[in-house]
Amino acid sequence: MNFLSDTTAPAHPAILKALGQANEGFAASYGNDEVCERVTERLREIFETDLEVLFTTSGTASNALALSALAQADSMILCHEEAHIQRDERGAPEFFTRGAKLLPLHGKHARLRLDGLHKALAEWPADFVHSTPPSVLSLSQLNEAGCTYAVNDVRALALAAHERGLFVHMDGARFANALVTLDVSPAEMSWKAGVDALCLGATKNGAMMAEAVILFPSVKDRLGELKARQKRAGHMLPKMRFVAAQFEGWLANDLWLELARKANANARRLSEGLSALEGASLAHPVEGNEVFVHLPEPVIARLREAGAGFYAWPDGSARFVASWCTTEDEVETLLAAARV
Ligand SMILES: Cc1ncc(COP(=O)(O)O)c(C=O)c1O
Ligand SMILES: C[C@@H](O)[C@H](N)C(=O)O
Repeated sequence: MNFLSDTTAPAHPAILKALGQANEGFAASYGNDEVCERVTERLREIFETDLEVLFTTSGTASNALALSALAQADSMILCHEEAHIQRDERGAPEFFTRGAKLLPLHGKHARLRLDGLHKALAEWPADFVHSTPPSVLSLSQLNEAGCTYAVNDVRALALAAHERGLFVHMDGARFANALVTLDVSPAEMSWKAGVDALCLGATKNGAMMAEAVILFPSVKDRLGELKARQKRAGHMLPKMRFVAAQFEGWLANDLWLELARKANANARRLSEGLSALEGASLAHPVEGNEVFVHLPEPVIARLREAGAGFYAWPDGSARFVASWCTTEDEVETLLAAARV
């Protein structure tokens, strides 16, 4: 009963098969191979725009690299106080941007609020020498509370950011989980809503270690700088074809969407069962593959005793994450242990 994190799940067999297929003979290195080229074209089709993409092997590297190409060293990145870039990347964004500040903002269910963004933009002017000018707005979709932003909310936040000359970065470590919940197109949930750079994560949804930094046309001119930073950070992998191959297998036949739907469905099942327990209450709506729920101590103790894997979260809730390979039986077994 492993609900610790989708980061602990194995890779999907189709991803491993795609890796094997990419392992034929010699290929150009550092991202100049045919697999990278094919996946770039496939992503252009999926996102319906002439994007550029670099491949990396962790979400933290993707976020930090993307932000380093968008934010000046003496600028500020606005994000939610629970954002992964704020809480879980040990200063990688600050390091890769050579010192940009992160300004954490409050908002229920880890969602940035438009009024909070306007307030922060008013408090941090661009033309006061003692102040640190904001340069990027970063939001996570799916966010760190397992919640989505409606497309119109992304659009409103991005408009406010663009009106002040900020770029918009989206941490899409669980982009597919949000996409299938909102039932919109990848383009509608990203660049058409005003996102300039997207970190698209496959690792938590079936891949072995595959992440993509996508630059949409509005920031394609940053590609050279991004590549330079990728190299300097040691993330320009010689055999990049094996990262791209994971995306090729992940995107084939909409596997990425199928796996996200399956994980989300099991998270819903789990949330319905857990929230029905006496004394239990959901900390956040379940809009992806993560469940944050306040449980009575005896239930926690029973689950631990039964060997269930889940995190105690800073807000006092318990976080359960369903992955692509979570089964209905595992959900039912956990619920049975919680109920006895
Ligand atoms: C919202 C979010 N963004 C980024 C990351 C970073 O991913 P990684 O652990 O691959 O660095 C995670 C990790 O799970 C995450 O939950
Ligand atoms: C660090 C932890 O938050 C990880 N990103 C996860 O979602 O499991």
